Amino acid sequence: MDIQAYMQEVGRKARQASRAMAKAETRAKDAALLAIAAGIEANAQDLLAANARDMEQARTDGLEPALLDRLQLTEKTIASMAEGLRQIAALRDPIGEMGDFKFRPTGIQVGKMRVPLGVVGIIYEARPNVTADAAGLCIKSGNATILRGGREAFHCNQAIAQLVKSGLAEAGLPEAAVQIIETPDRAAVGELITMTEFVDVIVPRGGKGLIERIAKDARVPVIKHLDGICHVYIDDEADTDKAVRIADNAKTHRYAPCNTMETLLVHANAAQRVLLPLADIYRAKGVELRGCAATRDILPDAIAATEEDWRTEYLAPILSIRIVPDLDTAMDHINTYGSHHTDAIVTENYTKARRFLREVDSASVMVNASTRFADGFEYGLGAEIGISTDKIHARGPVGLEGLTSEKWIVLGNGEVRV
Ligand SMILES: NC(=O)C1=CN([C@@H]2O[C@H](COP(=O)(O)OP(=O)(O)OC[C@H]3O[C@@H](n4cnc5c(N)ncnc54)[C@H](OP(=O)(O)O)[C@@H]3O)[C@@H](O)[C@H]2O)C=CC1
Ligand SMILES: N[C@@H](CCC(=O)OP(=O)(O)O)C(=O)O
Repeated sequence: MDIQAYMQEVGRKARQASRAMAKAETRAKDAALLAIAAGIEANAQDLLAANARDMEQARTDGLEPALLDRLQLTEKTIASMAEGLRQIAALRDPIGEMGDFKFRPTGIQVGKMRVPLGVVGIIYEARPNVTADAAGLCIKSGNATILRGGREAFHCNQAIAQLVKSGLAEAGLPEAAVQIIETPDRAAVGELITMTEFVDVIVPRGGKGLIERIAKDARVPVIKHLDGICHVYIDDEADTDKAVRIADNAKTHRYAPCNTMETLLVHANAAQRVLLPLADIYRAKGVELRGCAATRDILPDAIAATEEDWRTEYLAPILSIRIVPDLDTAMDHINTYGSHHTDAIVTENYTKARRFLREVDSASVMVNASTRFADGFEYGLGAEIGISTDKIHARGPVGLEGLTSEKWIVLGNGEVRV
């Protein structure tokens, strides 16, 4: 395959489709979403078969259990993919909304209109439900999209792509509005991130290797959706039950997502009362603990944590723990070692909670809640493209609005500038 020629063709078709999508009526976009949802349900067995091929290869290649979990489709995940598309269809269509109109002294009226971004290229991990969610959000927000999922999900993604194409065609929308790159060759990623004439924005969801590649090669604007080195800080004024419940859930609810806690920070005065019950829970769930010297005084079976641990996103049943003397040290640790994704404080002290919200520089900052809530569905966005770790255009879970921008609208009646 001539990858450059192939990607140019993909880009050209996407640009053309984006024009049709930008003016598509809400009812056509919703009809496509509902048709894709129905297609996914009707073809569940084919999707499971395609996924079984991917899973078999991934096991042979020795993929980590948490990543196999992310790759696996089940009847339940297929049902929730379809449900997600129906929920996106039920969301208000933001495209074409106008507002903020103000009359100027010159007589003109100035306001804003919400419009799609155009062509969105999305590079993401081997997680087949992202293919359906990303396609759904791009369709509803009037964008065309080029999707490049992780190589391990290749067969399953191609099967979903066929269903997306059929749904778009059934609703009279261009099939090229959603294209899934038909080769796992990373040269295609290189083309995607440099095709400035065809692609308006790139959303990379991934870890260190992807970050380096994007930083080095991308010429298309990027909204980074990168790693999550997320923290929970348990304050000396934390309620013990809340602290244990939150620190358990933030680590063990699922190990692979980017919003899972990787480092637990505990105020020295709370360490005994929270670490002992938490360590029992973590041990029972097979979580390896790595701690600072003070942590190991309380939990002698914890492995000694190194500087490297504070910077590591394990995506696995491993947790680093540091005991800190005060809130300032906790916030300094988070701002130094974190990835500006999601961080939480557990405290009953209102002033400390407010300081944490103001001073921690992350996309989501939480008080007395699990970091696992950082998710588009949980935030009421219906679904998400991912969780932006960038500061501009969109920050945190990105839903429909994050895939749009606003243009200025000027209404006049023959006014001219003097
Ligand atoms: N913020 C967010 O919304 C999310 C962040 N993540 C983060 O993603 C990471 C884990 O996912 P994982 O699957 O390991 O991520 P990877 O970074 O390994 O892979 C993600 C995607 O990037 C591609 N990729 C990776 N490196 C390169 C490269 N050098 N050149 C071209 N393409 C590349 C992969 O392709 P290939 O298949 O060829 O490897 C895959 O499609 C974690 O850090 C997690 O926190 C995950 C989900 C959401
Ligand atoms: N949306 C996710 C978080 C982001 C995500 O997709 O992460 P990952 O499991 O690494 O692909 C969730 O918590 O459900």
